[in-house]
Amino acid sequence: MYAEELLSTLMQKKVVGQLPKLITDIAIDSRSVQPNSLFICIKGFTVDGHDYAQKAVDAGATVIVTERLLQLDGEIAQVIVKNTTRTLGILAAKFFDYPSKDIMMIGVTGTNGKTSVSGIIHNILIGLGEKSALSGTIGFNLNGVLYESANTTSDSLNTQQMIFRAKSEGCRAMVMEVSSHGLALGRLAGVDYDVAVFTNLTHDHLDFHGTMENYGNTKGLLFSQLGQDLEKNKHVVLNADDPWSERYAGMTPYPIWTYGLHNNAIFRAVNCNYDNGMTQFDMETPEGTFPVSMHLLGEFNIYNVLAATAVFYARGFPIEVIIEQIEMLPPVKGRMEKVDSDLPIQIFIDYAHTPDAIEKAINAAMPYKKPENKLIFLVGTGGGRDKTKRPTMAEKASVADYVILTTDDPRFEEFDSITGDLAKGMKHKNYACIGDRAEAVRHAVSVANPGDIIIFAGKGHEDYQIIENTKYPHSDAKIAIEAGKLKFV
Ligand SMILES: CC(=O)N[C@H]1[C@@H](OP(=O)(O)OP(=O)(O)OC[C@H]2O[C@@H](n3ccc(=O)[nH]c3=O)[C@H](O)[C@@H]2O)O[C@H](CO)[C@@H](O)[C@@H]1O[C@H](C)C(=O)N[C@@H](C)C(=O)N[C@H](CCC(=O)O)C(=O)O
Ligand SMILES: Nc1ncnc2c1ncn2[C@@H]1O[C@H](COP(=O)(O)OP(=O)(O)OP(=O)(O)O)[C@@H](O)[C@H]1O
Repeated sequence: MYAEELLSTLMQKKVVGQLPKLITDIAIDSRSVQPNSLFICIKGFTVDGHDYAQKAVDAGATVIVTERLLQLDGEIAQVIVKNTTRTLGILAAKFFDYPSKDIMMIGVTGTNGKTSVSGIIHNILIGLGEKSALSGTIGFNLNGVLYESANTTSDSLNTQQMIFRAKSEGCRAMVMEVSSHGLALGRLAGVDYDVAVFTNLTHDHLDFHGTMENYGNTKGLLFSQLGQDLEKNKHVVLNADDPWSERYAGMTPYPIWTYGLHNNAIFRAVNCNYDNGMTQFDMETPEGTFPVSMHLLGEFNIYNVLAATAVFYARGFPIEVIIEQIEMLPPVKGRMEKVDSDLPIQIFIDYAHTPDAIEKAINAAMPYKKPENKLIFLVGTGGGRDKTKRPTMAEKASVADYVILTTDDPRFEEFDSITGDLAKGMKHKNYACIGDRAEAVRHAVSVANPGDIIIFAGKGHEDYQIIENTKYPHSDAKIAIEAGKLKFV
């Protein structure tokens, strides 16, 4: 792209030096700079990208976007702007030619359920024979190939690049998990969503947002960012059972599609029944009431499929076709996913790491527990993140007969500090604190008797554990099965 054309999108800037004619790439990491690219210096939480500008020049960058004039070796153009992070969003969208305008963009936000709902929508699209891309906690799924990503919602450069790739590969739609960090840090600048979905808002991330009020308002940005162009066929899907939905409904002029179990909603589930590894309910819709029988477990998954139903209905798909797809859905990876084994116990892998998700995960397993059997719940939390949620997480976990308090990704925090904070919320004494997660998993199996249920919460689909800043291979399922084989032979 012509450098002049790309930079013409910046209304407020000072150019020092001679701009090159062409720019072939944009980079924010000096380690991935290609020749003839534009490097944007981002002030991070850990380091300042301005300190890497010379490395970027050495690697072939020909334009540096910066917040101050830098002393650099070589003839290099510098574009001085007030805020490089905001500028990145503008330049990335322009560089990739605003790709989100050309495909159906579905954004899913909320404390819990983003991965589940977006995965369900993506799978239904695939089931309907459509090409769809998916980005979120599990990575970037493009036509069945999974690319790793560091974040649930990636920085604006990566985001625009993913949408561009989805468009180039012929996807009709892209489903994105939209995190509150992503919204607060402007990672979604220039993304033109067609459908915005809200799952729920409960305690999490208060280390970053400070208060629930700030956290909730940040999520609201997704709905207000849909814009005001009423000629566009945009839709908003809201959880009628969550009080924040009323607030979000007021932030957008577009049609609102509600779903839920309790309050009045356009899509409502009644007569819910959990039996034999299946979830059954009647779905009330604008077209009448339809029975649904699906493999996804638990009430929380009823919410998740109702949200997906509202998305497809809003976009004109017949209800019968949507329900047919829901009935064929496989479990979402690592979300109350039953582990296949010959062991005489039932093992579930789950990603709950908030108080609300823990309550929902336990509720999902309860219908399968016989009175004479135990529910064993292993729960951990990450180090160096929101500590205020820890006691409430353990309080919710106390519903289980036996609880093991451990760590998810301890990072630089001591094991005992994490399990000690959790233990403050325990409501009974049937628990153990075991910071080493592998040992904690083996302990869970050691206390199980035939017929018991174990839920391993907090790591879900992840196959690693981050201790200090190193990723070690770790799989709750594998460790549990090995321990189970030894115990139950
Ligand atoms: C706190 C936070 O949000 N950090 C994000 C941030 O990292 P950072 O600010 O530390 O980056 P940095 O290392 O200081 O680097 C600053 C700049 O220098 C550049 N650099 C750095 C080193 C070098 O050699 N050369 C160089 O050019 C970097 O590329 C970057 O442009 O920018 C990175 C790149 O975009 C993100 O991957 C990283 O997310 C980290 C991994 C993270 O854990 N974030 C969490 C808090 C987060 O965002 N979570 C949400 C919610 C998830 C949920 O709901 O569960 C998410 O969306 O993921
Ligand atoms: N609609 C829901 N309401 C409450 N809890 C849910 C819901 N859907 C899933 N959960 C619970 O939350 C856990 C995380 O689900 P999921 O990964 O879909 O959420 P998420 O919003 O993507 O979370 P994260 O941002 O941390 O990745 C699940 O393992 C399950 O225990």
